[in-house]
Amino acid sequence: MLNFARLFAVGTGLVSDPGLVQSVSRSGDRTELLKGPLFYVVTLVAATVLCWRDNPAGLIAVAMMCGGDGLADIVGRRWGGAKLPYNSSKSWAGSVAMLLGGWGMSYGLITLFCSLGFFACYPPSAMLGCLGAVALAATLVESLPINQYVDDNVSVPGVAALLSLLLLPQPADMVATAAAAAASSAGAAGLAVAAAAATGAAVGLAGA
Ligand SMILES: C/C(=C\COP(=O)(O)O)CCC[C@H](C)CCC[C@H](C)CCCC(C)C
Ligand SMILES: Nc1ccn([C@@H]2O[C@H](COP(=O)(O)OP(=O)(O)O)[C@@H](O)[C@H]2O)c(=O)n1
Repeated sequence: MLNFARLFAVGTGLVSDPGLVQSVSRSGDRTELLKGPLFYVVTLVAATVLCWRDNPAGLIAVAMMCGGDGLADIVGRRWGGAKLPYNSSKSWAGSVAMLLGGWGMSYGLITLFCSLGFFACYPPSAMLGCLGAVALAATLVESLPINQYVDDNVSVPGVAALLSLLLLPQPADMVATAAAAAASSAGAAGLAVAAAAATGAAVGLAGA
């Protein structure tokens, strides 16, 4: 909440903090703090307040935004020569990084929180498949040229959280057999879809 207040105060000009503007914005324009960075912090606060460590949807949303979108930016800027056919400002490399980074970070966070006993543990293979499907959906949303309408620090975690609530059995009504069955079927489908996407991305990279 403090970061929200800080970004809002500096972004609106209520407070002057050239160092913060320089460190957080790309353009050096203070109003940029009211876009991506502010939405980034709002998402972190929302995930914490709404999900805390009880519902994996919050963790997955944060993982897709920080581990996925964040890695896409780094990798895409450096190795993003092969652009996406439907969005020339995004690249295959950035999207593959987003898929793998979001998938890996969400799996790691869920495994950690499960081992700490914060919520029930899902069958690993089923969870990997479900998270793969969520990461793929988040990657597709991130790749779309819609940033002028909705910031990807809202669209990416929003889609990830929504899909997580649909695919992952909720801790409150976790019934082992039903959950395992639901998760494994979704997991298998998710793995297949994610593998197809990774193959497509590799073909795209090879073709470039
Ligand atoms: C620069 C930031 C976002 C850029 O957005 P985009 O337009 O490039 O997509 C983030 C701004 C960060 C903020 C000033 C401070 C946030 C600190 C945070 C509470 C620390 C925990 C983060 C962790 C990864 C959960
Ligand atoms: N899928 C992606 C995402 C980002 N990128 C690169 O990263 C830069 C920043 O991406 P972005 O505009 O989505 O930045 P954020 O607001 O998500 O941080 C883009 O201009 C691309 O150079 C990419 O190549 N492929």
